[in-house]
Amino acid sequence: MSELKIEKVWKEYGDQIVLEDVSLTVDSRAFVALVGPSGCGKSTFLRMLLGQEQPTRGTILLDGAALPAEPGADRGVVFQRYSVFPHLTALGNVLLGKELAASRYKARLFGSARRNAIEEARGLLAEVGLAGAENKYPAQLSGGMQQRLALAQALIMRPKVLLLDEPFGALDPGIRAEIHTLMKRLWHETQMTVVMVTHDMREAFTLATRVVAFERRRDRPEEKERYGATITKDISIWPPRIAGAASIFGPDRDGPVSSLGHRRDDLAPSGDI
Ligand SMILES: Nc1ncnc2c1ncn2[C@@H]1O[C@H](COP(=O)(O)OP(=O)(O)OP(=O)(O)O)[C@@H](O)[C@H]1O
Repeated sequence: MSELKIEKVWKEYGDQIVLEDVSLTVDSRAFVALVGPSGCGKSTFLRMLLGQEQPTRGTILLDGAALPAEPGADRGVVFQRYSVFPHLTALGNVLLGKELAASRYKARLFGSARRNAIEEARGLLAEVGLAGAENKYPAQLSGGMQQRLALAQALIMRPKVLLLDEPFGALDPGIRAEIHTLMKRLWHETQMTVVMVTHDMREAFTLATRVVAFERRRDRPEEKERYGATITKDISIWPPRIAGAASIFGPDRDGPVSSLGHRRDDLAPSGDI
């Protein structure tokens, strides 16, 4: 389970109202894309889901419990840049979360725990297409490889919720298409719920189960600070994409298993998508 419930959330910075009265329920294992004009508060909203920012008013629940007031292992995050640490190798970057979880100050694992973590990290690097790059530093990797690394780094903690802030925005179109395929596979194969901010509508409609648009309802320049953005559109993708289930579109456009790609009865009914 990894359901997010956002209830009547407001966010203000001083006199500026950034978000007003935002309510949204994100089903477990959904993939929600957040879109909207620049500066409307999408990243702020994502940072609140991460626990880096607190709502001024309202509540955010993860599986019915109030979200802790700081980032935690149940929420992974990938930003457009700078998600990985430049002074650590690819393997070191993926291991770091485990090491910090084991010992917050020394950030080291020992003995069999370390061996197991290394094996898991190598497996994940292979999963994201980085086998052989374990000992490279981020500066030695292309932009696409760094974002794959950032995904592996987030995934090793098996987050309930993966938060993506324009993670593929800086990549060339070809590389971006490749990483979209990877992202879809990871979403199908893991249990996580994904919330992704993107400027790219095509990306939103390619990956998400649901596209949610933020906008200011009143946008007169003199009122910019007084009215925040809220959800103005909420579009469920049709035909529905369901984590772990093949698409009714063939061949294998969305689904994880091509041989199941054409059957309508593969689609289990699910929540509000
Ligand atoms: N820590 C902060 N302190 C003060 N104001 C902030 C802070 N963080 C964000 N803001 C303001 O909140 C508004 C929304 O910013 P945010 O980055 O969330 O928008 P966005 O929709 O993600 O924009 P973009 O699409 O351009 O990345 C902006 O006016 C920004 O200046």
